[in-house]
Amino acid sequence: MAGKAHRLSTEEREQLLPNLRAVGWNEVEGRDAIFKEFHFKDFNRAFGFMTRVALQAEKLDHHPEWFNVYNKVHITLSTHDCGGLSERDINLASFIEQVAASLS
Ligand SMILES: C[C@H](O)[C@H](O)[C@H]1CNC2=NC(N)=NC(=O)C2=N1
Repeated sequence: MAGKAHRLSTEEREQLLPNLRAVGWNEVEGRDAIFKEFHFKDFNRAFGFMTRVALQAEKLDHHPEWFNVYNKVHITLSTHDCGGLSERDINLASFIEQVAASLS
């Protein structure tokens, strides 16, 4: 893996988080992580989405915490290696948004 992740600074957060907030990602209370809930038409769409995200996560060696029931997928992103939000979470969130957009 390329380099060690560092927790985002206040300045980096001010720059990066508003874009994600605007598309429904929120900061988790009591934990340095972001969360979003996705809804799809059916399980097939939800699982197709998860499959694409999973393959990219493996490629990036950065994995989501997620929960799926039928057409809903709840995703929490945080970087365990640094105990909080890093650029890796921002990058994965951006990829997730692209996949979701391409499926809706
Ligand atoms: C050993 C391995 O590279 C690490 O455990 C990777 C794997 N996937 C990961 N995923 C997430 N979300 N955070 C990490 O710190 C992380 N670290």
